[in-house]
Amino acid sequence: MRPAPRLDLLFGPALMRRVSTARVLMVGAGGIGCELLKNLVMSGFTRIDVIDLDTIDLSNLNRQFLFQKRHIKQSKAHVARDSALRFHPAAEIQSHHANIKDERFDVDWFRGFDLVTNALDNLGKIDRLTDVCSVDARRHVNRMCLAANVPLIESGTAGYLGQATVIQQGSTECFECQPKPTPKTFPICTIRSTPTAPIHCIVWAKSYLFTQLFDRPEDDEAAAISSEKSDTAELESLRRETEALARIREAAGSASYPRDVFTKVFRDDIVRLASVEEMWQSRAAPVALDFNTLQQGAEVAEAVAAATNAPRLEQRVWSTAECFRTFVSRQVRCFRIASRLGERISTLRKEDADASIAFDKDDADALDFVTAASNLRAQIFGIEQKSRFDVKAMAGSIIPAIATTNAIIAGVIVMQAMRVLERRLDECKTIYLAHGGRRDRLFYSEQLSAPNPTCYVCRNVYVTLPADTRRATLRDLVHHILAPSINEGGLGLGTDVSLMESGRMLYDADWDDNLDRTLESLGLTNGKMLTVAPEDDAILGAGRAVIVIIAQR
Ligand SMILES: Nc1ncnc2c1ncn2[C@@H]1O[C@H](COP(=O)(O)OP(=O)(O)OP(=O)(O)O)[C@@H](O)[C@H]1O
Ligand SMILES: [Zn+2]
Repeated sequence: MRPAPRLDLLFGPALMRRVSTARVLMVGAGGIGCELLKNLVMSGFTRIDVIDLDTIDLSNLNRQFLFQKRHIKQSKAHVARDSALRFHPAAEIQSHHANIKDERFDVDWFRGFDLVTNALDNLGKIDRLTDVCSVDARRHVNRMCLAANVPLIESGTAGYLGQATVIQQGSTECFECQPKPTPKTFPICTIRSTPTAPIHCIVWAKSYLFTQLFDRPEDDEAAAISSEKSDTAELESLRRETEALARIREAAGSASYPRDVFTKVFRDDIVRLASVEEMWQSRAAPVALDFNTLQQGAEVAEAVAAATNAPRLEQRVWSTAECFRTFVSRQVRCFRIASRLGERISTLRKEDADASIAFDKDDADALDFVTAASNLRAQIFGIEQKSRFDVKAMAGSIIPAIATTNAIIAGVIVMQAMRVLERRLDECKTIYLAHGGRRDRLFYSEQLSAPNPTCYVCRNVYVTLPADTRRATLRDLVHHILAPSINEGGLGLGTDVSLMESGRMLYDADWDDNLDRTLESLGLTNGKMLTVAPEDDAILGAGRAVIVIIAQR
């Protein structure tokens, strides 16, 4: 396969020449990325950089068609490049198996592109802001493109929904012009004491129990509890229960560990909770589970399962016996044992006392644990139980990715790219793909909005500062670059400014302790962005700042 030969008839020879010389960066080689890379090379783009930090997983293969089974565990970026080259061997595709936030991809590097395309996929994750990684990457690319003054095509999909839009510094809204919805959270009391829905049990199993036992609980739990306003007596009990669980955490790997955890969270804590009578006046009190009774039931169920060769079904709700076996058993036939996590963490801790296991929906042990624990809890509170498949979707905040949506959006991105390269920004729109409802059209579009004048990201002025960070001091920056007037070669901001980097204060007019330190010793190395805000609003306009981007020389 080669690029369609007569694209010039469609787009005209001038645009096709531009397309063949333009340098394009594609961030992300997942669902949208695979489609987009194929579209780019088939549309005549030849100079493409692809970046992705991840490796290929079995679960990617249904839609990320540049990858095959033999590529599992290999770099997405490298394999995407190799596969795309088969469509267009003459293309110059550079692949980077790396995080786009790495220092080496600095503003100068971004400036080398005519166009950047984000293919970071799942918009559902953005809406809920649960996927910190993808939102973080989007914010970062947004800021780099603003700073480098390179047009960015931002896109995303969620199930049947998709969208693509263009961001151009000074002309359009940026990714951060509109506030993003805050993540959905539940009150601690709902999760810890009075769950009423399956999601409450799943959040308890994943964010409380799993985190307390295997991940890094830090002080978040304690801080969250102390910030909660209501029912202080109950919150005090919850705090003590968390402390008791922390002691069991240390016994991971011991023979009694699964039983200890079980007895603590499914019996003792529940008995305590049920005894708080005023809590259960208008709803049924929880019923604690008994280890010995369940163990006998589980043994019978195991024998029946062995005799009938019962298959493991993802979409069937597990019986209580199956949940129990999954949670505690050391020898089990059908299910992987969740107490394996106890053994895994104790092995890791022998190497590193602070080792942890973060919840990952694709880690079978972790998902088994959360499925079993959430369903046992659901039983205690008389709540509907869920299959492993459903738990995976709910715990991973997954909206199923649909290959067709990704393919359509990847097509839209290329059309947007053509307009951007022709400098027809006024003809670019935000394109939405929507399915169902009362509309009889698949696509609808909106004019690009002007930048939000109060946006704390794009209202700022970006300046790159080449500096030998080992020698240059903060004083050099303030007195020789920021303070002098523009006629004198400075930025005309005066010395009455405040300097911040990633939320830490480095200097203001009343605090100059850092002035004689080198930029390097202050962590101001290549690619770091310093926010400089004049105290006098008249200098730049209220709330505006200069963002100084350090370029190591
Ligand atoms: N900071 C980043 N730097 C580089 N690549 C990134 C960064 N953040 C996300 N990505 C990549 O963007 C791609 C997004 O695609 P997608 O959402 O289809 O991911 P996935 O992990 O393949 O799918 P899923 O999350 O549904 O399992 C992923 O391949 C991911 O590795
Ligand atoms: Zn903005």
